[in-house]
Amino acid sequence: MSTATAKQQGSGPVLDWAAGHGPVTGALSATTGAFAVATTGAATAMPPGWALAVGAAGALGHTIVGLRVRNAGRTLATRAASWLVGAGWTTWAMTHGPLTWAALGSLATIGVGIGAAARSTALFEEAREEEATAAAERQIARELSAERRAIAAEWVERIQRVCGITVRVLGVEQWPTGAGFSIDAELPQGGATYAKIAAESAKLSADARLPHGCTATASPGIDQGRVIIDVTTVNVLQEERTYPSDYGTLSLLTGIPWGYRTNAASILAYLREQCALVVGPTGSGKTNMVHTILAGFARAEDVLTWVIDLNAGSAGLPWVLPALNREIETPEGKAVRPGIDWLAGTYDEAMAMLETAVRVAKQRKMGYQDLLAKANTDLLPISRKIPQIMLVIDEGAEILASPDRAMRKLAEKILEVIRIARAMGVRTVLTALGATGAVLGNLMIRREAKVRVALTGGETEGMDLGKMFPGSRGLRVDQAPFKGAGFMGTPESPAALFKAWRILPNQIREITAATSERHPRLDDMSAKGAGPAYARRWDAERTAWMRDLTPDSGAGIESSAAAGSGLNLSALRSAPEAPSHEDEMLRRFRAEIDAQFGTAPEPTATSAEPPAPGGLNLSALNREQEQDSPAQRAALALLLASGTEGTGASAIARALTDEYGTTRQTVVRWLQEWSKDGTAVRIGEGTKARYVHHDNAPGTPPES
Ligand SMILES: Nc1ncnc2c1ncn2[C@@H]1O[C@H](COP(=O)(O)OP(=O)(O)OP(=O)(O)O)[C@@H](O)[C@H]1O
Repeated sequence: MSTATAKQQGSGPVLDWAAGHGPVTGALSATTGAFAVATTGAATAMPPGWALAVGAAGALGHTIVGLRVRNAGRTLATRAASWLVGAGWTTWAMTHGPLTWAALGSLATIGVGIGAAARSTALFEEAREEEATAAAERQIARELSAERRAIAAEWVERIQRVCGITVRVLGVEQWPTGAGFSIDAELPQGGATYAKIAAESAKLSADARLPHGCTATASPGIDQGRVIIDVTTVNVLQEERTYPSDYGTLSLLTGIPWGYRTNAASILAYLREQCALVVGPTGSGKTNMVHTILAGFARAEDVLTWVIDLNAGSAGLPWVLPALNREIETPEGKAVRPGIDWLAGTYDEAMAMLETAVRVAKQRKMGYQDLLAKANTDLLPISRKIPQIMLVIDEGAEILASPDRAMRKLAEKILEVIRIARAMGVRTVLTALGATGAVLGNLMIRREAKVRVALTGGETEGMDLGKMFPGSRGLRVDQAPFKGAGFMGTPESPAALFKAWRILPNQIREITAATSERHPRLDDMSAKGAGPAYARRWDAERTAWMRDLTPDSGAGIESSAAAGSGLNLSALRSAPEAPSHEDEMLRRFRAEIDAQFGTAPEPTATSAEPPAPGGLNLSALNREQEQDSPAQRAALALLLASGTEGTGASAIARALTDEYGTTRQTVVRWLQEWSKDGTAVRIGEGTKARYVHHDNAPGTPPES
């Protein structure tokens, strides 16, 4: 409200100048306001001079409000005039009495006159405002293009001075993120290449006085005579960005996002033919990066991820345990598949996995001859039906460099996979603590692993970016002094700054759940080659090591986060004599995998088993574990109690299922085992077959 209004409030009718008036209500406001003053004035015998004063105040009030809202000058004049006309009427009406027809009629006339004036003014104002907006836009465009022109001129001069090349700028595009701009320029004739500018990236950045973490990176333009120079002016690498919450389906063929560039755009890794090498010293955010990579693979519908981590499997465990422990399930309450397809945390398991990978590659090579011929390609067409196997080997580079004899064997296998399996859809992602000569000196790695990441996290030791990204001079470790940040280069995208998204345990669980149905199955042809080593990968004895972990070392993620978000490994440490939830989980998990792949012949593991209501089902556990189990002891007690009559698997299972969740198949297996070791004796045949405890046996020799 204006000062004029405030003044009026104390002494007379409230006139609201600030209220939004259209052409009609504006006139009404003026006329009714005037009428009100006239009637009030007459009733209170106000001297006519007051009305003139009110009119003047009204005019002044509107002018002030108008100025504040930047009305066109002409509108201001109309509004002020209407108040002055109204004031004139008020003066006349007060002297003659406002409630005469003449007075009212003349007031109406004035009102209509004001209304008409206001309407035409509104039209004019509208047009004028439109014109003003357009002019402002033109002005912004002019300023923008002036800014672009200034950028172009500045960079032509800079590139000339720093690189000795005179380019012609064809376009400057400001990024919508506001983090920088791209210059599209033509290289001069005479053999200049984009690489010459790319090599001077650091010098250009320094010359442009870019903030730390900002770069000027040159990449190939639309043809070889053009160059694109991306200049970042805001450091987005400094901030922590969490893994995008859209867990939509990805394909290996269209690229897997591994992080984002300085312009906040995602960077994709194309791994159909390439292997990858991720180097990051301790504390640089390497573990987090591995999880980001595993997240991308989990989201892909044509990738099966096999993880080797000899450091207690920590890289893969967060992708397995929540599923194994049944911490997460599908909305229908079904078990979810783990986010990775196989996890090797021991030397033997790693060896088995690598040998399997080699066998799969060989089997595919033989078995898919027809398919390759039909598709007229020597590259196996990877799809959901024939998935690619991505072997992620944490600290795999250290295995390659190890002088240890056993490790050398593993290293040979890793190199064999890399060497033979490209066409057949098995690729590797190796991580390394440092870009050692032993790794980058290896021809196979140099040739096959061109998707490269160097996480610097401010670490300068052992970071030879020149070796990691040959041909990309000018990359400096101190450009990315943030955890999870570093450089990434692929055959499609030259080495430049990037940052991995931060991924937390809750997101790993979310992704595991969201992608459970999406994971492909190993095609039959490959499964044939993979054999039992693959089919039995979730067997109790082979996953036993997962149960010997401590909560802190197991998760591979900060323990606080693990504790807070329920990555509870403590259950896994419970002694075999107190089998608990995880045993059941392991069983179901195994059953699920078996059901899906149909690869485990054991009669005990089937998907038909109903979920145990909080009880215990030991069917898939190995014998040592089962031996002391309360369920099995209870079964034995029932057998003994059945005397010479004996009992059957169904009866025992019925008695146990409520308390322990034990299924008939499990009891069948126990009975078979007890028959073998003489604890029980089978009597009768077919449907009459029963078992008696050997203490009650009628002298029949034990059956096998
Ligand atoms: N992309 C990222 N964005 C932000 N912060 C990150 C990122 N990656 C890692 N960090 C931070 O750095 C810390 C260490 O990360 P991480 O455990 O992945 O490192 P590391 O290199 O594997 O170290 P270590 O070998 O000691 O486990 C994390 O706890 C987190 O706080």
